[in-house]
Amino acid sequence: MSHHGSARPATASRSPALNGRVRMPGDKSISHRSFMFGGLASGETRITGLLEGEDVMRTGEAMKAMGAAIEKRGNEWIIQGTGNGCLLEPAAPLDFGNAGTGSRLTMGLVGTYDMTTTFIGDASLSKRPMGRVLDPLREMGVQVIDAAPGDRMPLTLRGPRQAAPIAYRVPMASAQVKSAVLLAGLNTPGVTTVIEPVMTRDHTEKMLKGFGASLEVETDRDGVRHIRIEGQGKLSGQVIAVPGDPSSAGFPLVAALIVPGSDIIIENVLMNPTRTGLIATLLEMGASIELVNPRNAGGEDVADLRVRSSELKGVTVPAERAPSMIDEYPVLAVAASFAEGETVMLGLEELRVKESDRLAAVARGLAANGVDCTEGKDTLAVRGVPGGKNLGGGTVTTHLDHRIAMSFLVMGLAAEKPVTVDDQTMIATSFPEFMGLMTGLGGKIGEAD
Ligand SMILES: O=C(O)C1=C[C@@H](OP(=O)(O)O)[C@@H](O)[C@H](O)C1
Ligand SMILES: C=C(OP(=O)(O)O)C(=O)O
Repeated sequence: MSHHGSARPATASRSPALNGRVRMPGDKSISHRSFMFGGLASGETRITGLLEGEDVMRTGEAMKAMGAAIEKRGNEWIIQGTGNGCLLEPAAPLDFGNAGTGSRLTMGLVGTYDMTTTFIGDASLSKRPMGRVLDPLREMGVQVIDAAPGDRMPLTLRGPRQAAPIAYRVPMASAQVKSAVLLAGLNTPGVTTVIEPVMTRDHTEKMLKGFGASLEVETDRDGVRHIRIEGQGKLSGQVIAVPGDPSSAGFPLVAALIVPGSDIIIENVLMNPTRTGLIATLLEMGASIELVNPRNAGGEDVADLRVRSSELKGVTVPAERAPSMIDEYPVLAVAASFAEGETVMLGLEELRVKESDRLAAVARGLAANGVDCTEGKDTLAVRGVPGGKNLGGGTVTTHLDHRIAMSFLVMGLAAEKPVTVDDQTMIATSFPEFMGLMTGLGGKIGEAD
């Protein structure tokens, strides 16, 4: 797969009312897991609606390198899995590009195998902390035979001398860490337990059960989840329809709210309650978001959203809500820039270890575009300007972060002056359709000159 050569800036400018219908591409979290679990299961898995973003394609390449057969026929992805316990040692380092999810979940998946696996990634991924996954894997006996300082990639794992199941309390709100431990448990004899004090997205639990893993979840009196998985069971191929990505939906959603006169429909949005914090917050801010045709598809709630431009008001977003909207804070900060009064976001410590330090990147981008904001250690306060008067005119440094790029392009659609981002190439990691979809609604976004 190609590495990105040079940065391509893009500019968004104040746009007429957005109108029309857009359909969301597949959810990134579910797409990664579909390739992984399908590649691991016995027999055939068929996937429709898969997100064909670069991050997910890297996961597909990794599964192929370990013995899965993956091909696209028509609009279906067809996988012949290896069978649980039967992954093969890859001949070359696994290159996960920009993807935290792909790399961290795969470390769990392969760590307990009796083989040597090397993980590499781009400049952004190579800065991100991997100790959060390596620590529990070490407890399970996995050998980290090489890693860059601070437990970073490139790193090399070798299987345990003796594998041991563990009970692990996840110390930060992270679905990636939870998932890595559960996946390591898949290939470990006995019962591996993950204790999750704060619930994060539950796609791993739901999907592993769907593939036939023996997994149970119990929530105790204090709301703490205990997830138990029995190792070395059989997984069977499944038919999966991937619902649309609510994190991607956040971009047209906020755009329609802040561009006056807009009225759009966003089709096929996953409404799993571990993912809907942005919608809850925007509703509290006074957003007009209507759920049209709510339905269940493949065990997940899905709906279409009708969104009309709205006069937003600042709110305080509680820390407990962070896991259900962790990737949506950059675009929420943009919505807050057009709201009346102050929006205060709490409990943002995890934003510092995403594709960029998102808290710093958002605060700098807002400041560069005339938005009054305060960055705290794990908080952000934004004082908005309804109508966007005097906002914009700045260039935003994206630091290889797709969500920073998309969020500030959305800002440019409603700000008085255009907003430029220094690079748009990373958008293809999670939402390759973004530019076409936004311009199709009437948004003025193009190459910067
Ligand atoms: O499990 C997943 O699919 C994801 C978990 C989250 O990361 P953390 O586990 O680091 O919070 C999220 O930010 C990421 O985009 C996808
Ligand atoms: C944090 C993200 O992804 P990842 O951790 O998979 O790189 C994201 O998509 O916003």
